[in-house]
Amino acid sequence: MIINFEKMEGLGNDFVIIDDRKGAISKDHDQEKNSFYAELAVKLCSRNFGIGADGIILLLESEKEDAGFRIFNSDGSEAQMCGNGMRCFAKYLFEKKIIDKKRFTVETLAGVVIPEVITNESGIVESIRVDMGIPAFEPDQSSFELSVNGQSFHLTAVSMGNPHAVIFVNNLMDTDVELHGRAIENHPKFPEKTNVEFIEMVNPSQMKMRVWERGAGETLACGTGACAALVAACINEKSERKAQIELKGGTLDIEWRASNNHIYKTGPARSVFTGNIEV
Ligand SMILES: N[C@@H](CCC[C@H](N)C(=O)O)C(=O)O
Repeated sequence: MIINFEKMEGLGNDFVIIDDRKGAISKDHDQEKNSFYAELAVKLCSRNFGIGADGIILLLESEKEDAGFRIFNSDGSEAQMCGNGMRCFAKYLFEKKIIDKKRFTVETLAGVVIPEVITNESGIVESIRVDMGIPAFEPDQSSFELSVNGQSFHLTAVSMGNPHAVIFVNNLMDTDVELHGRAIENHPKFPEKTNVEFIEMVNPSQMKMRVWERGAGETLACGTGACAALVAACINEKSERKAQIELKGGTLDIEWRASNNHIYKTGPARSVFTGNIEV
């Protein structure tokens, strides 16, 4: 079977986008659609034997919203949401004229997310702002100590639909993201596993972040992770409700609005190439 795809990236967090609204790729797999998508993710995301990506994103029909979105990590696990992937997805829908408005609704496993493409005078998409909804955490119980690799970490657990464990460190470059990220991702405390964000505060409106993603390892950026980081920084009284988060792949602007409790994330997205692949 030949699959048409678009390879996109948001701050170096990269995805293979596939339009499966009409079941073009999954129609022969109705009984085991989830495992079909999971295996496809593993194949396509391989940087040696496939296209190479942190995940695949499927455009699907939605009964209630303007579009349906599913994301599978490079190891084949399905995530509820993906912040950088959502900006890529929004740009894809807008530029391909699949949706003819700048602000629209997307159905995800984490609920409805509302992206808005921001264009210049020539109509070129410059950035995408996403209303990521309301973060979830348990007041007074979301921060706790966890011991891994003989070291104790103070974590703040925040859900952006998908799980995040945020850790504040003094020096990001000295942090062994792979060693500790992997151990925390797979710790029994997190039965669904977790994404792990390591944060170095620069000032109350600026922080640096490295991320170990559930199902993908260290990536250059994580949009839901950046939102979780701002929430954790606010809960721990380290930050204002608006901050710039500097990741390995670039910078995101995150705002946690007091008026409606929603998180807004703004950043770029780029198409890298289009192609087709036989699987
Ligand atoms: N990179 C993403 C998050 C992708 C899903 C994550 N690995 C999970 O399993 O929850 C982002 O930009 O949010």
